[in-house]
Amino acid sequence: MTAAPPDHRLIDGRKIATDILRECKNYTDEQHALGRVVSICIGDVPETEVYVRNQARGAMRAGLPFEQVNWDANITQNEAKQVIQQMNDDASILGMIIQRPTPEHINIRTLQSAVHPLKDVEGMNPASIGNIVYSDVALAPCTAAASVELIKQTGLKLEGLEVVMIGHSEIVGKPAAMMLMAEGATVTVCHHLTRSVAMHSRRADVVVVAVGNAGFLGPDMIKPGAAVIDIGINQIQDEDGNFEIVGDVQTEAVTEVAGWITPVPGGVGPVTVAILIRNAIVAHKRQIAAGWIE
Ligand SMILES: Nc1nc(=O)c2c([nH]1)NC[C@@H]1CN(c3ccc(C(=O)N[C@@H](CCC(=O)O)C(=O)O)cc3)C=[N+]21
Repeated sequence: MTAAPPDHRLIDGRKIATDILRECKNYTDEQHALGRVVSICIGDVPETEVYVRNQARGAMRAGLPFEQVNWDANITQNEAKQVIQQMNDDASILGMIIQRPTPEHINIRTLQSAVHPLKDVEGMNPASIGNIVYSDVALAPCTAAASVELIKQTGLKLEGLEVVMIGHSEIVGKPAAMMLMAEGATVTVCHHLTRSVAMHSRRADVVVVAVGNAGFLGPDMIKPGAAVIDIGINQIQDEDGNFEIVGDVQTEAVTEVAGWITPVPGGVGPVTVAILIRNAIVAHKRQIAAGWIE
C-alpha cells in the first residue's frame, strides 16, 4: 500500500518554523558572544508549559542561549518590576519575554512597560506595540506575526486581500489586524459583540480565528477556497478521557471547503516560537546599532 499523498491544503507550520530557525542559526553562527533570552513565568501556569518547552528547543536549534525562570506566584508587582529593571542592565541578557497569564495581583501592562524596548523580544512594551500603528512591524507580538507569515505562505497577494480577523485580543487580534493593514489587506475585526460573525467571515479571502473556543469555525462560515488560519489552543477530552489540543476550527470539515488551512498542532504554534527567536535576533541587531553591545 502506498502512503496517502500530502494534503496541499494543509499549511505546514513546522516546515516554515524550520526555515526561520535555520536563518536565525546562520546569524548566530557569525556572532562571537550572544546574550541569553530569558523566559519569565510568574506562578504555576499550565497554559505556558508547551510554549516554554518549545521556546527552549527552538532557541537550541537556532544556537541562541536561553534560560527559563519561574517566579513565585506571590512576588509583588514592585519586586517583579525591580528584577526586570536589573535584567535591562544585565549585559549577559539579550531579551525577556513575560509569559501570560500572570497572577491577578500583577499588572502585566506595567511589567511589559518595564522591559526596555531594545530587550522586548515579544514586542509587547506599549512603545513596541505602538510602533505597529506606524507600520513598523519588525518587532511584533509573535503569534500575530506568525499569522501574517502563514498567510504569506499561501502565495496570496496581500494587497487588497479581504481578511476577517475573529478575536480582538491585545496580543493577537489587534496587532495582527494592524500588521495585515500594513501589508495592504482590507481587514474586518470581529469579536464577542459582533452580531453575525458568519456574515463577515463568509465573504473573506482569509479568515483568522483566535477566540479560544474549540470547533467555533465550521464549514458553513467560510467561502469555498478561502484560507483559514487557526490560532486557537483548546484542551478537550475525547471519549476515552484522554486530553488533546485542538484549535478554534472544525479542521476536518473546514478542510473540505477551504483552499488552505493551518492544523493544530503543527500550524501557528511552531511559527510563533520561531518568530520569538527571530525577534531576539532583531533585538540583537538593534542593540548593536544603538551602541549597547559590539
Ligand atoms: N506572553 C505570552 N505570549 C504568548 O504568545 C503566549 C503566552 N504568553 N502564554 C501562552 C500562550 C500559548 N502559546 C503557545 C505558543 C506555541 C505553542 C506551540 O508550540 N504549540 C505546538 C504544540 C506541539 C507540542 O505539543 O509540542 C503546536 O501547535 O504544534 C503553544 C502555545 C503562546 N502563548
